[in-house]
Amino acid sequence: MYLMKDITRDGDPVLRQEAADVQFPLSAEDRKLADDMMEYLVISQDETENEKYKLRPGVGLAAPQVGESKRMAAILVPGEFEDDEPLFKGVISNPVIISHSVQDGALDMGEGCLSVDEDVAGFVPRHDRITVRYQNLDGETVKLRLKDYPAIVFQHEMDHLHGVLYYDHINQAEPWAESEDVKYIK
Ligand SMILES: CC(C)(C)[C@H](NC(=O)Nc1cc(F)cc(F)c1)C(=O)N(CC(=O)NO)CC1CCCC1
Ligand SMILES: [Zn+2]
Repeated sequence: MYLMKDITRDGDPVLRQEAADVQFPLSAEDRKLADDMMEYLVISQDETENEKYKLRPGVGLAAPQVGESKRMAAILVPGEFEDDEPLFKGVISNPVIISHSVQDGALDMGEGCLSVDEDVAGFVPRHDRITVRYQNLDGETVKLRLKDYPAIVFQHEMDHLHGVLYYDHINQAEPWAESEDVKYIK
């Protein structure tokens, strides 16, 4: 299983590369990569387990963050309440945004990243609503419409596959400057 020591940190060139397409059917190696990334998220979101292994609770993890420059990311967006089903749980490959809202969305607290130890403050403007097409672990093409928090998570992880980090989007001059057509997400 992955521990924090296995997560690449800002400065490692792999985080700034354009990742390679995932080939289907999945190799045994890529299947293990997918399982290991999802396992990290599941364990990291369990109070006792994450304490035991000192893991930062993660909602998404992209392959470049474990040193693999491949277009694959695991996403586990918890439901509203403790016992709810997750809003999304899956490993996506070769994702593409095929359409999006004109309106932007940004988390009102800003963002962080498992690969960036120092939080960089400021709004991270993204699309508020997206239609994303990706391949699931069986190689089937899936089309998904997302909005608000899940849409932000997907865009954050998809950025990693293109060598983009969240603070690249922050207005350095005025990090917390509010603009008209941005929806600030709780
Ligand atoms: C960097 C960190 C602060 C750990 C961030 N977690 C987070 O924002 N909150 C969180 C964590 C949970 F486990 C469950 C939950 F509902 C909320 C995160 O996982 N990421 C993922 C990442 O770095 N992927 O590369 C950063 C998030 C910022 C916006 C979207 C992803
Ligand atoms: Zn990240």
